[in-house]
Amino acid sequence: MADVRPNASDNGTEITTGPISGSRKVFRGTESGLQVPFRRIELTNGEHLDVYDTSGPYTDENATVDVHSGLHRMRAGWADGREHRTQLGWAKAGVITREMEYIATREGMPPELVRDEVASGRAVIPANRCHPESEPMIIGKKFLVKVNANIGNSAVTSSVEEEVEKMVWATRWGADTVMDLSTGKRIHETRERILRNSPVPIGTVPIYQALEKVNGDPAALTWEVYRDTVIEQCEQGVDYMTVHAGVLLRYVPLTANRVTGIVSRGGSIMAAWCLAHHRESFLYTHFGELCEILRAYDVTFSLGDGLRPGSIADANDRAQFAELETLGELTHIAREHEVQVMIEGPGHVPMHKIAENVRLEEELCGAAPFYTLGPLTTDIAPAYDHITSGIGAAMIAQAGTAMLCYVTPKEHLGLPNRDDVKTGVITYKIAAHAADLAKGHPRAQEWDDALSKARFEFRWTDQFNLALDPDTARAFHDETLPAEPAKTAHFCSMCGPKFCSMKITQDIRKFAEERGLTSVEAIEAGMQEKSAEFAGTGGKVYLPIAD
Ligand SMILES: C[C@H]1O[C@@H](n2cnc3c(N)ncnc32)[C@H](O)[C@@H]1O
Ligand SMILES: Cc1ncc(COP(=O)(O)O)c(N)n1
Ligand code: MET
Ligand code: SF4
Ligand SMILES: [Zn+2]
Repeated sequence: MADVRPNASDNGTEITTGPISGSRKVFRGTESGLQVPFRRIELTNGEHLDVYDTSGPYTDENATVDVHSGLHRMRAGWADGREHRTQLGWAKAGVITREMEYIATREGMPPELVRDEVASGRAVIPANRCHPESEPMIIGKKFLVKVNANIGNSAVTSSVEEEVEKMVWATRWGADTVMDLSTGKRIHETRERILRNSPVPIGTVPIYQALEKVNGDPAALTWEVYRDTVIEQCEQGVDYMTVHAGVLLRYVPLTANRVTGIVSRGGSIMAAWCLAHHRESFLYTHFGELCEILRAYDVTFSLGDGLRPGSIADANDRAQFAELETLGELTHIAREHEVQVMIEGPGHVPMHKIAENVRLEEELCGAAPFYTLGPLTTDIAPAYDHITSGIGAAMIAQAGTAMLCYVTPKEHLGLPNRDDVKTGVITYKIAAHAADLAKGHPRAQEWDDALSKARFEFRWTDQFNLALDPDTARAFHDETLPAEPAKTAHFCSMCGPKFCSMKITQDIRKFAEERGLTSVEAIEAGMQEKSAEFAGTGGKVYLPIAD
């Protein structure tokens, strides 16, 4: 088993490094020689499986990581000698950028398809040129479904070091992007440490820090404070920003009779500002200027759903869909500025109302990638909302959502810790992969088939190592059968040796093979044997018990 080497930081919080059990990092070269990482799972039968790898150098045995100096600035210089343009701008000009080339290898798709999806706005590549540490990735419905993990401190709890470790931990288990939603102390410094050490794109909600700058009073916010905060974050390297520009003054009354009102933080802040001044949102009135700022850095818009439903009762109501219409209008404005856009979605939605969300989003927002929070499919299970929302996430991803924002077991109850982050990420990797399978992604099933085969052949170590969470899979097995010989045993403690159905199946196949029969013939041969036996006993169904 691979060792996990803790890398101590200032205050003793450890940064997790070392390969995931049973795998190692390998690189595949692109046409122009870019090195794209994969996680290679080595199997005991001599085969191996390479899977998508979000974890950066932290899982590379041959890399040294120092959280004080930050990650290697891989993309520094990639845009040298070129005029500043966004990925959307290049794609529309017919140019395949290095980011697109890298992504094509990463996704196993043709570079021209990557370019075309970006050009049409159906996919985005969040890659601020001030975040050269990040490994290029794409968000779009034709590609693998992605997962975002939310982290960040609050006024109540957490430190910079803990948040950096949450980022490393989330990407270790497969988070494709991370949002720093800090609202507590040292917001700038926390984000700086996360950015310099993150191999994945980082998203933020700038209005949170702007509110902090005006001491938490929404009415005191101004366009100028907001604009300067956005520029500060662009300079730091934030790759995508949630902007709740669809919360219009006239939509606020539509939430009056809701069961849970406005549950979006950004949405509630903007609604409070609009009402306090009885003016249209400055995010809406200054949207063009905002586009110009984001364009200069190639920061992607994540148009926020400030009026998303926060309960089953409020799903798909007028407030929610009125805002979505405005997000559609803003999408087209951003695209005219060649700024990339994705659209944030709900929230809390019962299963029968999920598909309508995707249909409307695609229709109103020019098929911009949809990025949804779950949705939670019922409100009755606080402490299990990774599951209530994992169900909705799988469904909405199958319907075409490109990125799923995880929900952890702590949702509605408190700030998630490191363990909650892992539970949230693994839950959402399941939803995302289940959707990849359902959508017929050409290579998704390889992984399932490799695991199924290992399971049927009782290659226990391979079954663990192929798992999304190898450590937990192994620990669960070993709880009852820890001895080494059990790693090749033809049963586990669920059914035991005599009732293991897969073992019995293998016996059937062996029986057939020994007689040179196909399985169906074997069953018939077996039945004939049995019926001869039956006839031999005088055709009685119940036999007298011998004494
Ligand atoms: C919009 C989503 O963001 C989550 N959220 C808000 N702040 C944080 C944080 N600091 N850490 C993790 N998740 C957060 C909410 O719980 C909601 O699910
Ligand atoms: C998918 C997703 N992630 C994050 C947020 C921001 O949070 P909030 O809207 O509460 O400010 C959001 N609206 N949607
Ligand atoms: N649970 C809320 C939602 O559904 C978010 C709470 S923290 C802003 O969006
Ligand atoms: S999660 Fe907690 S702090 Fe956030 S909106 Fe809900 S009750 Fe308020
Ligand atoms: Zn909620």
